[in-house]
Amino acid sequence: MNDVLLSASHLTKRFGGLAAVNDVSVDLWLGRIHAVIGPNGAGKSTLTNLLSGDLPPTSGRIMLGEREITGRSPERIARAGLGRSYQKTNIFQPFTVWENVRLAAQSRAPRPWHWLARATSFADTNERAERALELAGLTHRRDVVAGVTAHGEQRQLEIAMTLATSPRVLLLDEPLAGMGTVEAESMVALLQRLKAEHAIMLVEHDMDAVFALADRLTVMVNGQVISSGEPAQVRSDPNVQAAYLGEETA
Ligand SMILES: Nc1ncnc2c1ncn2[C@@H]1O[C@H](COP(=O)(O)OP(=O)(O)OP(=O)(O)O)[C@@H](O)[C@H]1O
Repeated sequence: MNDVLLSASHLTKRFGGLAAVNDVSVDLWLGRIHAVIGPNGAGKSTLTNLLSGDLPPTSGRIMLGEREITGRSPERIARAGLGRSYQKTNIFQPFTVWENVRLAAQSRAPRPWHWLARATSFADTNERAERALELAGLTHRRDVVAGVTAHGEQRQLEIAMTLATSPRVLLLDEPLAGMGTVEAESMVALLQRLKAEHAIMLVEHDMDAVFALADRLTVMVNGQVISSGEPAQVRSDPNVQAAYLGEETA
């Protein structure tokens, strides 16, 4: 069995004269976290947007399992098994934690707003929502209004909402942004739990978390990959030290 769940080859995205992503290839494996790091403007979010279908690539090819998804809409790509979280929290503040996850699960159910939808599909939706809530460690917070939960819990909720669509590939854009030490530790533990059943791409600025979590590491600068491989190997790459990580990691 091939455990590469997503394979992107030679992706380029140009905005006018700027190549925000320039000939980047990446494979995401079941059971592995692939971290993508780089300074501001390196092209990490653009790469994420290409994989999720939020932006069409200028050139290159993206396979999700056996299916080519290059240029497909984000909705079709999501239905094919790719979930993403955004830098900005996307939750419905006045709704409870459970209602948020249930709505996200419903977006994946067949004909979600049909009055006569079969009871089994409702049961299935509830089951997916329950499982997502549990995986994200939020079952005990299910009846709390989302808007009053702590920042870290809102980021967990966003991941629960992504999980509710039953993705196999997860693209996580700075899930630790704005977190304190305790919240960050709990998010790191959550991502460790999730990787057994998913292929994960993690874009993150928190280097402690990146080195705690990453099985593979890609460093981007100015749209290009300057190093990619085992984290220890990438960390000691002189190009990376010169361009990005600096003396502190030597
Ligand atoms: N829609 C767009 N139109 C024009 N230029 C864009 C667009 N989106 C991104 N860019 C440019 O592409 C380059 C890469 O941006 P991107 O947001 O992907 O970087 P990043 O590595 O995610 O940065 P950060 O860590 O700050 O989020 C930047 O120079 C940015 O200004």
